[in-house]
Amino acid sequence: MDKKISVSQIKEVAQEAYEMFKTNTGGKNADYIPYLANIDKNLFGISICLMDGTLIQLGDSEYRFGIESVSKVHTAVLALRQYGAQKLLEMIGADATGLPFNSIMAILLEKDHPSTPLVNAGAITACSMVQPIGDSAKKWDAIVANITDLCGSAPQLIDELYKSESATNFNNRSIAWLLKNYNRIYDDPDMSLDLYTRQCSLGITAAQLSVCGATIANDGLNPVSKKQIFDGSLSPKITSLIATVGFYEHTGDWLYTSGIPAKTGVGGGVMGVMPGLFGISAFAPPIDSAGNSVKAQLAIKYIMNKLGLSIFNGDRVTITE
Ligand SMILES: NC(=O)CC[C@H](N)C(=O)O
Repeated sequence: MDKKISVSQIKEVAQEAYEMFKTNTGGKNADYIPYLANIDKNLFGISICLMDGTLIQLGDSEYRFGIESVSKVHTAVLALRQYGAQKLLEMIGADATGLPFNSIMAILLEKDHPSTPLVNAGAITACSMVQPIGDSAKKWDAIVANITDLCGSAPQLIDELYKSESATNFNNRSIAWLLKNYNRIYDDPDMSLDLYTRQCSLGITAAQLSVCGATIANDGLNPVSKKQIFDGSLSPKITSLIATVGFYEHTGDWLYTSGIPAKTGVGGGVMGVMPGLFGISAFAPPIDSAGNSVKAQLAIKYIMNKLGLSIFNGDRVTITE
């Protein structure tokens, strides 16, 4: 079906979602990373970036929060840029685990076949793949430059978060060395883990994540900077990774109810990709048991359903003035 949606309709629905959920008290800040436990739980922001670069922003959309697992998408894009789609499939894989993001069981079960760059194990492997191999400083520069490209502006390291996370990431240390045991890490395990921990500690805003989502939705062309960041053929690859495992063990429920591939982080951020139409991000610190922001989920779901949008309904949607 051909369908037209106006920019003012999108603004109106986003405003409704913001008002409706801003006082919601569901969920709890992540507390296994001490820094995150202390973030103001009332922060709430929404941002939508359209294909012409128009930004629709509400609430705390310029607040810098810990990007956490949303950064797994960015570094998967970097690995795709450096290795191509086929190599990424061979070296990591594109399968959902159906298990929590930090699952060791998933690695044991999948030891002889690949998983996905969007859970901790595959994300640490993706960091190990970043070129140039063996050079931590240059790898870090490549990770940050890629995030800057995708978001149209630079992220900033939250030093306190990096320290907090490095001091408590025992489970992830086990993951890095277990991967080494199965030859599924391609650089020094400790260095790869440190790069992963540091990228999770980058401060980012909902506005920046909506631009990144829009860049993926726009075949790699950043609609704000107007720079072509990656080859358009990689867009469906990255969106399929997000669709498959963006909400970990709750991914099916999420796609079924929201209709949009999206990736979450325990810092409270969610980044959604609506191919050809927009990138959307919402941020609120309290998360559910799978590590997904409660308010961000409610807001994005509301906006998608109220606008009647879904990647599955086959509509040809045009956004009008
Ligand atoms: N789901 C997440 O956001 C987890 C990221 C966090 N840095 C971790 O590895 O545990």
